[in-house]
Amino acid sequence: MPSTASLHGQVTGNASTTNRPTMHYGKKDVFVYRTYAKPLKANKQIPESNFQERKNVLFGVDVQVALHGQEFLKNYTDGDNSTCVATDSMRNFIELSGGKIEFSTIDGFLVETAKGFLKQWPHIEQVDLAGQSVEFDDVPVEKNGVIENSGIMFRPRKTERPRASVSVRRNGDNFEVVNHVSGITDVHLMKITGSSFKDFIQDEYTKLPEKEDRNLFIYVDIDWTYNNPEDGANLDTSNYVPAEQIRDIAATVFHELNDQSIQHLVYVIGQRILERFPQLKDVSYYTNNRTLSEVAEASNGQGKVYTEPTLPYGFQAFTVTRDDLK
Ligand SMILES: O=c1[nH]c(=O)c2[nH]c(=O)[nH]c2[nH]1
Repeated sequence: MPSTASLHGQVTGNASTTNRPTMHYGKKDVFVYRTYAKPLKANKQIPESNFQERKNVLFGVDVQVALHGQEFLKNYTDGDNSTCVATDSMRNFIELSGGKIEFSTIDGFLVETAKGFLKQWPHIEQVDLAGQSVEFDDVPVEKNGVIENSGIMFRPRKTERPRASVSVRRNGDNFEVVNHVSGITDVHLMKITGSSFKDFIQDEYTKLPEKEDRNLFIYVDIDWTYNNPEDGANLDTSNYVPAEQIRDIAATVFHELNDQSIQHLVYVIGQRILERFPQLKDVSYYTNNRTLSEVAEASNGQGKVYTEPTLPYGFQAFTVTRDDLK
């Protein structure tokens, strides 16, 4: 089984270079902040999005690394550290890589950094890297009587963080990208009308009332893979799909669709994404249902009062593939 740099920013699995189910080690939460990284431009305009460019004036990424290779076995079995790359060195390598590579995406940064590891330490067989963006918004300020984005001052954003995970393996003298997933985490969308949930199984366990119209509040993680992993994992981004356009498709479809459930909604969003971007192979979701609990009708009849939903929350996980377009 090839190793998988899995979704949700976790690096797991094992390289096929060993029969042992698990042997890898590394470092997590290596933060790299790079100013004036290369801007990322949209390769095409789509009806659902006005995204043109990610300026990357301040690019932040939270990286996790794991190394694989038979040469690390003696670190465990013999207490022999002669092949051990200290996890502190891994951290330093990743941080310095932020200044050596001219990247515009997390994916490109991770792939080039992974190749750098394989070059620097020839006994490493495979490198898994996962990164989640640390997002900043340019802060509007007054400049000569008008409100404009500062350009040099930013405020952190906690949701809607693009992410990527890659595994790069040594193959003779070459480095091969054996796994690549791009994504965006924590897209939080709340629609106050135009969603229903009814006709589900009614039996002695059913307490939930059927709703012809409900508010629907979802936390969504979306991940996608490319038909040709090079398209997403290259420093050349001419076939790259920006996470912002995926996010905007999700919002537009959610707005338009009279959805019957979260399951129905994510299916239609996935179809739209695959229609817009033929270079993508599939789209996967992890959704969390945060639909607000209804407290009362407003006394003027125009509106409702809600409060936070109570635990536990429902979730859905689903992959839409090209077969779903037929
Ligand atoms: O969109 C939904 N899907 C479900 O499967 C479900 N189950 C539930 O209690 N509420 C909802 N909402």
